[in-house]
Amino acid sequence: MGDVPSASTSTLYTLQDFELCAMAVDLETVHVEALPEGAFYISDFVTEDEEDWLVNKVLSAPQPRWTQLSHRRLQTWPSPLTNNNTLIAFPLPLWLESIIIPRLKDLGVFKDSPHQAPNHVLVNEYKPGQGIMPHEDGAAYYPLVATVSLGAPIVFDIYEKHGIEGPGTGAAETIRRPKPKYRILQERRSLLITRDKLYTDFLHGIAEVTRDEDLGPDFVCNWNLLREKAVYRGGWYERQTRISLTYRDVLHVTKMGNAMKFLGGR
Ligand SMILES: O=C(O)CCC(=O)C(=O)O
Ligand SMILES: [Fe+2]
Repeated sequence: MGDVPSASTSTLYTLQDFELCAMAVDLETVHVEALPEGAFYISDFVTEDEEDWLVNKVLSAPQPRWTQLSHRRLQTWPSPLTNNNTLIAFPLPLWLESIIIPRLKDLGVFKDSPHQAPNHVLVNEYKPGQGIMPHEDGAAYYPLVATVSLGAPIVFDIYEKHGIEGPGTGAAETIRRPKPKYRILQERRSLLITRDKLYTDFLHGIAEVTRDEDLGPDFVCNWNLLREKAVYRGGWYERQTRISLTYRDVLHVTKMGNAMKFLGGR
């Protein structure tokens, strides 16, 4: 399990134990300048105690909440989208809402999105050697993702769309491991915001490796914004279990009653 605390051993804080501080950061000061528009990186978005509490909440979700995929597992809150990319209106659970959403509001992250706040969260867990193939998040969402990383650092790769060869069209190596155009190092407790062109014109993914390599100022776009550079002195980092909370605003939302009418064909 790396150093992600398990649900049973983690200190049991309640939400009241946290002094929830505001997030007084000017986004311009955390802009990742080496990337196309727009990425922002805050290395210290949640405290160690909050991280511990959030990880504990993720790991204590009932087993049916998890979808086991071949290279990671996933929770979808409040629920998966319908076949026509609609969200059935339902509040996010308090543990996903309470610490993070007020801070995103302080930063003004979702101020221009249709609901002025995220309404959907995917929770991904990656064990060493796991990842996610290059993909785009698509048109169901306002083009902005706010990702909170927990448990361990991981490298997030960004690809040019035309740089990805389809099966049978390129060299075998390109298909197996296309080369990222940019790399972002996401530390534990950090927030990464990706939006605009970076959302619409690029793909993103996480390599299925047991160690992230080439970690240094020449290869990591957000190097100057990292909290802790010394741990990458050797230029690599052994993967440990990493959890991401990815906040988005789903464009189409319907009330449960409307969705039932639709399903009933009336
Ligand atoms: O875990 C991450 O940081 C990325 C996850 C992702 O790309 C997704 O859920 O669409
Ligand atoms: Fe994604």
